Amino acid sequence: MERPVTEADLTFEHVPETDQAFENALEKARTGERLTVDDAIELLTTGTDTDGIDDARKELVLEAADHRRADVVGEEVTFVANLNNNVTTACNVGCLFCNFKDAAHTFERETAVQTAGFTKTPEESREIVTDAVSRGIYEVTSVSGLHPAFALDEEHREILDSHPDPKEINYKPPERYETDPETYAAQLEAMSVDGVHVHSMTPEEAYHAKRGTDWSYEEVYSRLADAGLDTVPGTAAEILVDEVRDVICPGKITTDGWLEAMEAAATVGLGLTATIMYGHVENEAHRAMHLERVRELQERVDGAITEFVPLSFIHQNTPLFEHGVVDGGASQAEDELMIAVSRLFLDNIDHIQSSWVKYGDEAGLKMLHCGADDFMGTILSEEITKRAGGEFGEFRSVADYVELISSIGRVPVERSTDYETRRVVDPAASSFGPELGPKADGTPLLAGGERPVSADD
Ligand SMILES: C[S@@+](CC[C@H](N)C(=O)[O-])C[C@H]1O[C@@H](n2cnc3c(N)ncnc32)[C@H](O)[C@@H]1O
Ligand SMILES: Nc1c(NC[C@H](O)[C@H](O)[C@H](O)CO)[nH]c(=O)[nH]c1=O
Ligand SMILES: N[C@@H](Cc1ccc(O)cc1)C(=O)O
Ligand code: SF4
Repeated sequence: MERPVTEADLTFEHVPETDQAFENALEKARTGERLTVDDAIELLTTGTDTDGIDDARKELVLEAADHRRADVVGEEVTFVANLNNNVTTACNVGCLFCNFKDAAHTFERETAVQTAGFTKTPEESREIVTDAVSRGIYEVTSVSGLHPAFALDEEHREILDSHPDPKEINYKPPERYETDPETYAAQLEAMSVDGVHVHSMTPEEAYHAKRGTDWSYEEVYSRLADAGLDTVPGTAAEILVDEVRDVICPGKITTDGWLEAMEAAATVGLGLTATIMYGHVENEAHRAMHLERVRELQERVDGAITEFVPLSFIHQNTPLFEHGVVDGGASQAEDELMIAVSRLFLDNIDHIQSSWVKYGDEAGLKMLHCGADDFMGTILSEEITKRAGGEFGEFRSVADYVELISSIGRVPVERSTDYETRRVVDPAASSFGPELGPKADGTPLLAGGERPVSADD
């Protein structure tokens, strides 16, 4: 039997070697001079002249990033009152870092196996969003598996139904499945309750929504915008270097494909976020190259990217870990440096998000001293990290946010998705709830003793 590939076997063209000195890179970071990829590598590694992370040097990088954060956005820490409503876990793309997915055949009517996943109809999505909006949320984030029956809209359905080789384009008609997710357009329309902001359709999902057609990403995103899409989550980015994608997500679109989709979304007027999913097989050169690609994209889209979100790889239940390709995720020191160098390198993106889902509360708060200024959202439901083995839950209340953010001497601010609408929360108030939503009246999202919604229930 062949031994599975391990991290030690991987030979990459790009490795963390530079002609730059750590001290020079740090000086540029402090004075605000634009950093190069080599500078970023020096900062992420705390110097390629030594092995491992040097604690004293790390502190200097974190300090420079914390100063930059204070200069750019001040002392406010933002959060959004949102809901995650992921439509389906059915997916055959096979990314090796992902345990959110369930093999699509397990969702079929004629199957002996009972699927461990879920698919929601548009009616079910609407019910879930309606309940959350009535509680006070004003953003719904929806990212899903690439269900083979999904079509963009009715016209796309006709094209898919008459395709000569549906298998080749990853299409099976909805009749084959126990539950019909219908179309992306129907889901977006269903989720557009009372003007809630719909944050959905990653570049990978947009690719799925155009399969079997010659439609451009602009055509796709403009149809999706007509159906109710407001902004696009820049996940599916993973590491924007193809030699890494070839290892962790060979079935996904390429770096160029991802960039093309994001640019098209911005062209039709949609706002964007951007992410990096790090801490698996990649090295610091890849992280630095990723940052450069995002910074260049932000120039091309004229500032449409509102925030950058470093997503630390959750390893426990994933194929990469189970097959011994990696032996864990990023260390806390690597997490801190990833946040700090994102702040220092991305001089054209104002907001850096600390994800409590990935880091937990304690480390998540620490990130707010390393360059981050946003602490994510209330989300009410979480499946991606939970299924990968993450342990930090799926809900934070406005009261949790106020307590956590105040505990480190910063100012809690409720924000809209695009950061344009903001409300400073008074920590002395007697109770806390969202106030920016169409139905938000300041009462808590959940009543005492209530549990957040969960797809497992
Ligand atoms: C699960 S996918 C859902 C949307 C869609 N299927 C796609 O790939 O774009 C959304 C993102 O979750 C993140 N993710 C998945 N598994 C993860 C893990 N084990 N640790 C950290 N992030 C993960 C990845 O960055 C991925 O792009
Ligand atoms: N970092 C994570 C996020 N971030 C997205 C936010 O919740 C929000 O949608 C965005 O800031 C736009 O306002 N969401 C997750 O579900 N998991 C994360 O780890
Ligand atoms: N859903 C992603 C996180 C995410 C979603 C939307 C964003 O805009 C950014 C990040 C995850 O849990 O990994
Ligand atoms: S990351 Fe997205 S595309 Fe990849 S397997 Fe998971 S759900 Fe499917």
